[in-house]
Amino acid sequence: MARYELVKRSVALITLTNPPVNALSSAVRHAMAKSMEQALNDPKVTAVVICGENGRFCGGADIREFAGPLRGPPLVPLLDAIEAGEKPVVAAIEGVALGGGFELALVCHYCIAHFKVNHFVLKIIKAVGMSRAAKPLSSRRVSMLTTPCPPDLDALLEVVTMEVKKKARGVMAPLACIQAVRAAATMPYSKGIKRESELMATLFNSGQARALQYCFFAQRTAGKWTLPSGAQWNNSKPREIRSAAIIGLGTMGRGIVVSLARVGISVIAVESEKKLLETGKQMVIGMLERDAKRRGVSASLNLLKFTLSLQDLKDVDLVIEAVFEDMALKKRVFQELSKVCRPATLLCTNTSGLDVDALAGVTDRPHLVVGMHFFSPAHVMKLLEVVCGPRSSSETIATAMSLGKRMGKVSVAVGNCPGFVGNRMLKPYMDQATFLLEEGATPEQIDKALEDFGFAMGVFRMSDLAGLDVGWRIRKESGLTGPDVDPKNPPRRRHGRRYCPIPDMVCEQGRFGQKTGRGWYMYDKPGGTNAKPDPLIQNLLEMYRSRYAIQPRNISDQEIIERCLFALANEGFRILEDGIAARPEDIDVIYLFGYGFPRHRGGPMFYASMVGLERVLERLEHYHQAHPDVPHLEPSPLLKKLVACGSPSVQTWREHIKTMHSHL
Ligand SMILES: CCCCCCCCCCCCC/C=C/C(=O)SCCNC(=O)CCNC(=O)[C@H](O)C(C)(C)COP(=O)(O)OP(=O)(O)OC[C@H]1O[C@@H](n2cnc3c(N)ncnc32)[C@H](O)[C@@H]1OP(=O)(O)O
Repeated sequence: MARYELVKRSVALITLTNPPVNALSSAVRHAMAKSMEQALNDPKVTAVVICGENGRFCGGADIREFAGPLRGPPLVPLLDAIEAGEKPVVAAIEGVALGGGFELALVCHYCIAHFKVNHFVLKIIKAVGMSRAAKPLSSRRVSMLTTPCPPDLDALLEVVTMEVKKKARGVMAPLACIQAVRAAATMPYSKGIKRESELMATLFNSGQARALQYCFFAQRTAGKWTLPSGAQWNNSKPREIRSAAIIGLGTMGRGIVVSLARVGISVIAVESEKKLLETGKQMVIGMLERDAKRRGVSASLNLLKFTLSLQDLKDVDLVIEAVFEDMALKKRVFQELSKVCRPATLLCTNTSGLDVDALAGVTDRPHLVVGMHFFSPAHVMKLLEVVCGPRSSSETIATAMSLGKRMGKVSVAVGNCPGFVGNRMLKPYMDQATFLLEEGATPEQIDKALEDFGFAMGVFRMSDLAGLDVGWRIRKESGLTGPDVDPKNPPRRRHGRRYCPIPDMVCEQGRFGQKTGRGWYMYDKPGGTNAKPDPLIQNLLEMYRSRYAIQPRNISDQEIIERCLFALANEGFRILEDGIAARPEDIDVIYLFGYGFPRHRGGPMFYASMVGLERVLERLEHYHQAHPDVPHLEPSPLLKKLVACGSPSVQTWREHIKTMHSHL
């Protein structure tokens, strides 16, 4: 946990040895305390060097230990002892020094960054010896330093506080940091540290801390996919991908090209018409150049090729189809790819919800077909849903997951069903929002409740940004609205269920969101982003309610949150039952990285567990009783089962899921 060596008979070298990141676990703290004591008591030792094994100084406190009671020696007295010691201590920092690891570096009397210790220890000793001769150790103790306090500190912190409140709505830690900075600037060291400890204790015991710790591990768990066959992340070898092709240079295709090229993969981009190809090409080049400028590297334009011919794809390792969301069109593309590409080429689809297996079925290689569902804009959004069809091979899945990781994405393996995980859950969430409109709420009230909860954007502002016409087209194609609807069908029901036609009415007025300057809100101009409540929407809602004799009622923020988020989580439980997601962590990661779910709430499934599953069940039963024609409000069997089992912690739900036909 910490190795102690005497170098050149006078320098104690203490190496943290707690792979993978040398976190300060109780065992490490214990070993460090012992080593420091040994070094300070050994008269031969004139200086101490602390470093970390395997190129990493220290990743901070061991987050895994936060869940239980504090064991082993506490960190702060250990740090105090290092700082107050009479022998110079050097932090030789390689790689990361985070959290408690950074504090450890700060209390050392000297810090040397980017050093391979084992190689440079003599130089360090020499440097320390020289500094020591020049300066007494007391001047090297951070606690003795005075912190400059700007005269306008209050005004400065006020501005920062406002900014933080806007950017990190409802998040406690950044505000506590500001208070800690104030303490550092205005109090003597001992009082400032005490204040910081108080702030830390408040945060440490908060639900937000638990949620953030959960998110950290959930993100890392999500990459560890498994299949019912026993194939999994650590026994399936991915193929190396050197070249790829993207079909379709719309918004999604362009983002995917950029994501691939900037990690060094050669990309052939295909469009069906010259004009579209030229426009796409210019956009991609512009995006890559801006991206490279921001990162201070040269744009990898030499990796790109643009073509109108699928024949050019015959030698690529992998193809990602990103054409219009139309099954017939996609099938034609996949049939064509089967003929053109060499037999070993992987064929991937960026569909956001269509049947991946149906596409696999039209190819000559269903085992090499997999969904790679990127989120828009694909070069910015971190989430990638890897959709495993029933015939996708483990090598194919491993390759898609590993390619996602290489592109800097958080990849989550999901099963094949309409909408997969993310978009399938979105439907009940958005349905509740529109039902609440019918019942008396306004778009701005619903959005404010969701934004106060922590979402960067409420559901209506988000829909305006994404464009309302996409959903409208899908509803028309599936016969929910438009000329195909039987005129005898009651206007607010479809297939025996409640249906809200307000989104269709908004689209019928040509209001498609930001791009048309009008949607659920009004904007200064087409493409504008400043959303203002629109009296026309208010009129539309009033007319609608009077047409259907709906008596509007006051709806509380609590009801908005409960109906939208409990319906969302309820669908998550069904997804777990259906074996479309392997674990609640996967669902939460999808919502954190793909849908802006506030991180300090942990994700929809973790949030449900924090609220209490019993309470979620009780509220869903209540709302379902009030709205029996909304099946999404009917509590899922898994939720009921978990409550019956005493509401176990989210990390153990998997043990309670007995899925006959798991996709994962
Ligand atoms: C008055 C007080 C009252 C309360 C008293 C409580 C006392 C508790 C102790 C007091 C602590 C004092 C204050 C200090 C606080 C902290 O230090 S909090 C922790 C701060 N550190 C971090 O947040 C770092 C988190 N880690 C990372 O950002 C990254 O992991 C990395 C270090 C940059 C490495 O990244 P990468 O190379 O991409 O690898 P990963 O895949 O992310 O990680 C590899 C595996 O390592 C595990 N891991 C990483 N960091 C930690 C950690 N700090 N603790 C435990 N485990 C860690 C990670 O889960 C991966 O594991 P596997 O998935 O199993 O491989």
